[in-house]
Amino acid sequence: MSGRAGSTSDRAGNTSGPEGSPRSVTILGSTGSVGRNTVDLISRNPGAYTVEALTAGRNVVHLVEQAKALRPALAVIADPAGYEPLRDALAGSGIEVAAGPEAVVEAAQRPADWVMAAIVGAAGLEPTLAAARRGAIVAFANKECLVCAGPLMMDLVRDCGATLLPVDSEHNAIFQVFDFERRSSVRRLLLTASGGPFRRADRAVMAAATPEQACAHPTWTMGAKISVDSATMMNKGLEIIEAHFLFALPEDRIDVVVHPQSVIHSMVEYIDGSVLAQLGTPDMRTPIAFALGWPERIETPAAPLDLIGAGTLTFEAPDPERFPALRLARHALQAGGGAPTILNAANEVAVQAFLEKRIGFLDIERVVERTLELLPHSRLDDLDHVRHIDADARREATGMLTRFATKT
Ligand SMILES: NC(=O)C1=CN([C@@H]2O[C@H](COP(=O)(O)OP(=O)(O)OC[C@H]3O[C@@H](n4cnc5c(N)ncnc54)[C@H](OP(=O)(O)O)[C@@H]3O)[C@@H](O)[C@H]2O)C=CC1
Ligand SMILES: CC(=O)[C@@H](O)[C@H](O)COP(=O)(O)O
Ligand SMILES: [Mn+2]
Repeated sequence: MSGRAGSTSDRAGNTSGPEGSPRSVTILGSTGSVGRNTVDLISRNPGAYTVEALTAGRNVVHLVEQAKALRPALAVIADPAGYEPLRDALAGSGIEVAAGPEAVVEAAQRPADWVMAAIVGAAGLEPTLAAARRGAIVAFANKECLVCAGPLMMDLVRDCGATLLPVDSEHNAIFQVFDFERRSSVRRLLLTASGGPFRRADRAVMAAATPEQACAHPTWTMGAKISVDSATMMNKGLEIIEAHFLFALPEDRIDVVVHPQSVIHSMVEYIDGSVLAQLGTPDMRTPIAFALGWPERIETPAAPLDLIGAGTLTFEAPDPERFPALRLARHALQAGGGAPTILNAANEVAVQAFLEKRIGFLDIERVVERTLELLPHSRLDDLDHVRHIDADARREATGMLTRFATKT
């Protein structure tokens, strides 16, 4: 969104990049799945980009490898325990190093034209806001930020003149076909969902699912947290909330259609019955490249879409009985205020516990539902509210983990 909440009409923006002088970039979460794909694209376009900062959570080894290849001015590890190994590995390189969550925020504050927001979870909120606050172009993957602080973040983007380019594949698709000049002509959004690894599984199978099975996504290769979210379909719930804030449409005009081939990345239906879609092979380098080159297009190694090879594209309705996360997310969005913040925080706690085999797969939705029931859906007037609601929800969700674990 260029400078205005829910509007992308100002598509001129900052044009440094592939066609002009090098675009300076910072990657928040460079060691993750989206981060590595971003690094891959930058490495394929030498001369088009200079790297201001790379930040990672805990993976010092991979951060060092990326830093040696891309030569950023600064490399940051969020985990303070990573400071000494990072400093020692980059000694003599001329690359500044730092550690800790505040250093990640400081990295986002440095004057890069373009910032990839690819930290996972609400941990990415403060650095993403720091980039938006100085009016940067923010390539936006970290959907949990918008779920937990949507209205505040969109206001800040507008007030600070930042540009928010959706990288999440569905929202990137919508961004490419949404008529921001004639938004009253938009009837609804159609978010496509793969259905995840348990699309056809019954609840008994899901109850016994292991993290390995839940992370085996049928069409996309992604980090563990979003893979589990896809398996519960909470990912689509988070994406409904993300779309609501990005495109300023009410919840009842954002529909979900299961499309197992992940070829159509999402659609916009207009009042005249036209439905515009963006298609491509499921490769995150396409939406990342859209943002990296924006407003130009750049080449990627993504396999060209072979529709004849794909053969059949199919569509089905999501099953609300087997995937209650969709209902929970819609409910949180309708409730408004801090409810999406609670939903997100409880989900992060539960997914992490599931990945650590402390609760079962179906307990994820139970923890989220129970946390939403227990906590008041208070107002979300400022970032302090977000921090408090997020912390309360994490405490409440964490407190119930043992109880759920004993039930599985
Ligand atoms: N993967 C995908 O294809 C897609 C992802 N997204 C969204 O993009 C975001 C990133 O996803 P993905 O790349 O899969 O996630 P990953 O788990 O693969 O990567 C997460 C990144 O965040 C870093 N990180 C984790 N915790 C912290 C923290 N507390 N402070 C600072 N950095 C931290 C990790 O560092 P380290 O590894 O060093 O610990 C890593 O660099 C998510 O919000 C996801 O929903 C959206 C669409 C598609
Ligand atoms: C690549 C991407 O954007 C993911 O969010 C993906 O859409 C997840 O797949 P699901 O459709 O299974 O949630
Ligand atoms: Mn997505």
